[in-house]
Amino acid sequence: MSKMKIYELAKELNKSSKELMEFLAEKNIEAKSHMSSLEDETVDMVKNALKKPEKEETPKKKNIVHVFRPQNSRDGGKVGSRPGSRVQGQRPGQQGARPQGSRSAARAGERPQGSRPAAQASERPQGSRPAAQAEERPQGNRPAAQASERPQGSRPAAQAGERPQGNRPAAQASERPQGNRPAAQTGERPQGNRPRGTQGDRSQGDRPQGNRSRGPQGDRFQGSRSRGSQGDRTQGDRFQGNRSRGAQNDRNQDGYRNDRNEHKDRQGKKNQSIPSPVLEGQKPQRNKGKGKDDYKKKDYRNEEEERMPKGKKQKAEPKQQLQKPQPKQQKVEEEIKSIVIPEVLTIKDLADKMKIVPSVIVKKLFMQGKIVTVNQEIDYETAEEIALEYDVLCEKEEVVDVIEELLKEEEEDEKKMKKRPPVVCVMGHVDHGKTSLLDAIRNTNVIDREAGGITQHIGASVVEINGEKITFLDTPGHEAFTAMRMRGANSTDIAILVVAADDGVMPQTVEAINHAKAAGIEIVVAINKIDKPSANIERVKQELTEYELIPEDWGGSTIFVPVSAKTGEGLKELMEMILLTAEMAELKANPNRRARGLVIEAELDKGKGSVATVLVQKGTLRVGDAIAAGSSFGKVRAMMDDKGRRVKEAGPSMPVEILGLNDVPNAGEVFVGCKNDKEARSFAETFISQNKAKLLEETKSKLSLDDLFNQIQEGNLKELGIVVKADVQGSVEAIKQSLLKLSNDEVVVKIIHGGVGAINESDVSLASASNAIIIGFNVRPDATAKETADREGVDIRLYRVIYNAIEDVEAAMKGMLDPVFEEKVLGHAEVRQTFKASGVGTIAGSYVMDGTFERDCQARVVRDGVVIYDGKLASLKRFKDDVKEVRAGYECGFVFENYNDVKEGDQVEAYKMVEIPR
Ligand SMILES: Nc1nc2c(ncn2[C@@H]2O[C@H](COP(=O)(O)OP(=O)(O)OP(=O)(O)O)[C@@H](O)[C@H]2O)c(=O)[nH]1
Repeated sequence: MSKMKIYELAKELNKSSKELMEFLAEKNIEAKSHMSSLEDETVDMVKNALKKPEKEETPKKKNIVHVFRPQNSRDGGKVGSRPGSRVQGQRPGQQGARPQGSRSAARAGERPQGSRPAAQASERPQGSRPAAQAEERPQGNRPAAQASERPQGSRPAAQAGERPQGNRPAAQASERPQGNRPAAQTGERPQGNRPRGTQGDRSQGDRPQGNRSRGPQGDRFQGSRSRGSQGDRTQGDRFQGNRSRGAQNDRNQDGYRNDRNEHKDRQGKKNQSIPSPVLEGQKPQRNKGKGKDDYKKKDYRNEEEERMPKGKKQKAEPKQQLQKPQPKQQKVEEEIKSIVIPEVLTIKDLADKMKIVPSVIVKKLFMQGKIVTVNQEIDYETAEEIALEYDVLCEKEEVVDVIEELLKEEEEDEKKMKKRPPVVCVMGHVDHGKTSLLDAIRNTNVIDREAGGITQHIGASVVEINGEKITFLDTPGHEAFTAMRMRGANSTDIAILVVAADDGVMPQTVEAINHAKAAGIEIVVAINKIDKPSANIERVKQELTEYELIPEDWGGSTIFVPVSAKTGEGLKELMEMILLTAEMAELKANPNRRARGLVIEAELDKGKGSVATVLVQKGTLRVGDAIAAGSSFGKVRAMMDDKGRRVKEAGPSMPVEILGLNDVPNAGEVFVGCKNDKEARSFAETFISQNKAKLLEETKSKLSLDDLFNQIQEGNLKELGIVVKADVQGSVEAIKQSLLKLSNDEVVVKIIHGGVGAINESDVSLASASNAIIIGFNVRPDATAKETADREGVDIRLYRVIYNAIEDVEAAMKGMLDPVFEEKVLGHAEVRQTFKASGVGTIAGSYVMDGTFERDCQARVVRDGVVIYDGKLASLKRFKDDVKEVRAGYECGFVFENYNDVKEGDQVEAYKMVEIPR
């Protein structure tokens, strides 16, 4: 007689495999999974044990309450001390759904057990429980695989929080926001004050920056650079605290002083070198911050004494006198500004924020050898550097993803959750039989006797086995993961990894594994084509171990099912395994709420309009519901299931085709049920406007007179669009005519619009849409126009003299007409000997190796591959005579203009700039 498997016995006893495994685990009987076989004696024992208490079921439940309460008081410390483990230890499949992150550790520990449902309580880690109690458990849901990973009772409490949860992928486990626990709880400095709330990686790295300047900017600079991820708290902790305060207290001297003081303390000796007046004044404030009242009082006393300089404290007087110039210090403080800037901005934007003229920055950068225009975009770091030079601190603008905010959801009440079918996708290497397998599953299991039961393609299908449903997505696995995860939502619960038994693990198999792992979903391996003579199941198993997919019979926890899509062998077992995996994962959703899910497919049908297949993930979608999906919205006019039958409602995990959306949504978009049409419309509108803004941001090509020439050079501009606004019609005409005359062969000046009156928003929109500039003569833009122009990057030029306007445009356009020069290399020479001549400098006796050296040409001296001089050749001699040129193969003497450091062995390259004919 073949040995009985756990799930078979569970079935017989009308229990779930999970329960049975729990039971076995408590009895110290090793059972790796529901697939494990049991000895006959064990089977008998289990049958005896589990049949008997059936009658006692009611008292048993009561027992739990009685047992757990005393346990709480007895082991309360244990349970309470590791709330993390308790919360996590149970229900591997649900962690993501439960509001653990928001629950504080302390609260979790304190929560009276009595308030929890008995069922939940029973799922507690077994490690600390005596076996006798375990029997009283109504639901031993823990998978055997997990149980075996962890010897009972041996797990140290401290590790509890870190325990990986069975098969749960790290991705999900890491969702638990441990790292995000507020610093306040852990006794860290108050980081909450920090504008962006994140910091970290800059520990030592920031230090020099702070030290670089002893003035306020130095510290403040750090404050402004508070970015990076939280967590890396080394020395950074203190610094971060400082920095946060530094940044926070642009308007607050106290913080600044504290900052300085702490900084100073750390620097030790440097204390003395820092001017004492400022520091003296700061001390009390730091102490104040630390709550050391005695210090505080002392310092206040000092302050009073300072005002009335008499008595014994005279010794301190010199210092205190130095303290006096406090108002001056405040003045410095006031000068320091703080601005909030985005990741990328133009010089002009930066200048505007800093309230300085853009040309000042341009000039400054020019002096540093950087040629920029006011409309040139710079990144945050560069902007910060520039701003710092003007004593302006920068904060990075926090970008709020409005759509993400819109889609955010509150955690749901566990009690309202009900079991839902698993959503499964099939993935694997090409030709390993994904399609065949799906078809075979559908054909064998979709025994639809109802009318209209023709399976139609809606991108997903529902299969029923043993009275339980499984939803299959047709989308190839990895696409389902990537596209459907666009908005951070996972579409699938389980992936069937199809591997052909005759082919083994192939590149796409590995890809599929990685996708599934990244998405954090369970993998069930289907070894397909076992009907083939060349099939080698063991080899597939062996190969997959490399990817941490270890079969249960080899001591792992991955389910492997040998199947044949051709003969149908093993398909039923595969289905059962999927159901078992789903059972373990305890997939639940609240059906009694507004629907929410994902768009699987969508298309425009000539007759029906927008047709979208959606997968309901939460709630129930009903005909007549208002919904929004991305940029489309509408009312559900009709719904069809995967068999083409009209349905009135669709619950969690059900795929349906819906009609009624006003537009075709993108696959992978989240759909949400809305209160009414208005809400749905506003959702879609927000979506559209956000996307538009994003698109605009990405594609915006700003045109201004400053970069007109560049644009023309890059071939981006063939037409210069101008909107002219003036105070009187006469001026409009005059400007128009003059500007039109500026057209040349390369660029045509086109007056898009001309009118009288202030520059308004519509002028700006027009200019923005047609990439034009606006010229205003004796008029100004109104507030909205200015705002829009700033936002859209439209260049508005205001003039009081017509001639200036024309001159500016002409100058900008003339830029492109300037001759273009190119460097032309004339020849190379090697320095063989050097001579010093008084009044002349160093003469480099050289040998021309190739080309020709000309008098007055440019020359660069290269030593060890590095250009050490680039300038003019002051004199070219052969023997003692000045010559016009020296050709290759001749010796000559060079004198470089203002450069005498030439050495033997240096290479000299002669070149000149030649005009390229246009
Ligand atoms: N002998 C045998 N052949 C099979 C089995 N399953 C699939 N095949 C054959 O393998 C080939 C590929 O099957 P498909 O279902 O198209 O494979 P696929 O993975 O969906 O392929 P792509 O869609 O191209 O990625 C077909 O010729 C099938 O008839 C099986 O169990 N046994």
